[in-house]
Amino acid sequence: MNSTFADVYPVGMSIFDPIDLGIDEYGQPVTLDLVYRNLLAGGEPGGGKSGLLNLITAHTALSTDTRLVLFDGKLVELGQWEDSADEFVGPDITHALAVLRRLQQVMNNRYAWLRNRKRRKVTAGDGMDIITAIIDEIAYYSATVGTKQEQDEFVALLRDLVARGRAAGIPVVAATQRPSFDIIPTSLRDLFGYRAAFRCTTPNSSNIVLGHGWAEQGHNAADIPPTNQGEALLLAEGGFPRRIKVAYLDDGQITNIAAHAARLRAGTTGRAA
Ligand SMILES: Nc1ncnc2c1ncn2[C@@H]1O[C@H](COP(=O)(O)OP(=O)(O)OP(=O)(O)O)[C@@H](O)[C@H]1O
Repeated sequence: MNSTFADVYPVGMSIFDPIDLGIDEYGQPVTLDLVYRNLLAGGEPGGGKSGLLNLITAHTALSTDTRLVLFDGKLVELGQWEDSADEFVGPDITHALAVLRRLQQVMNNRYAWLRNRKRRKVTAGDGMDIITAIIDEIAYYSATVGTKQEQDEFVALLRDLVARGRAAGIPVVAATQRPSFDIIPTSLRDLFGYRAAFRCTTPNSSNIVLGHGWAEQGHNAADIPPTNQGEALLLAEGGFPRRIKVAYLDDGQITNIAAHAARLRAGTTGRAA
């Protein structure tokens, strides 16, 4: 008898479990520990960023100790997870700003809670849900829709969340198909503990994602063949970039996992923070 996804994951997973991403160039499994690190994914259109985001979202949606906040300007990249999300933001900068302001407030409340207990970070035993914010695509909100003032506020709120969210249990996963200094200034990029460079058009844009100088040391996402979608260079804080191939969930698989995740979460979304 074929086992279904629900047979394999009957009670859900934890966001504190390592997230399976795929394999490295030696065939070794690659995992991600997201809770205390943020992840930035950059690269040219079609390189596989949304594939990575969907994989992380799948793990997150199946983790009943996490609440999901999704930003998807195109609606179709993360749209299948809407039923698992506490908030799903589409192409609406007013909504995006309202949700980011709310996340900032939750983050401030959590810092006050930690400070009262002379603690530095939220842990698994606190009974506080991790809130995972996933953004596809940064540039849509920071440079395409809305007024300049709204875009600036989006960038300021995002930067604050990325800078302070981790310890408060609010990790951020964000992608952009525009790896340029105006979209990912160094000061923002450096706040991301994980950086994944999918195929880039130039060594310079690869460096904008990974950090200055990596391309010159041979870690250059511009040498990823355009035909190998899902290949990326993954840098984890303090390490060397690893060449990886991200596992891919097709639409049918996402539909099944999302339906199961929504069932697992039934009655758990929409709670007050
Ligand atoms: N890990 C992967 N393995 C195999 N094929 C993949 C993988 N990731 C993506 N692809 C293929 O590449 C296509 C484009 O991928 P994806 O939408 O993730 O790119 P993207 O970088 O998010 O593009 P955009 O910036 O336009 O949103 C997918 O439709 C799929 O066919």
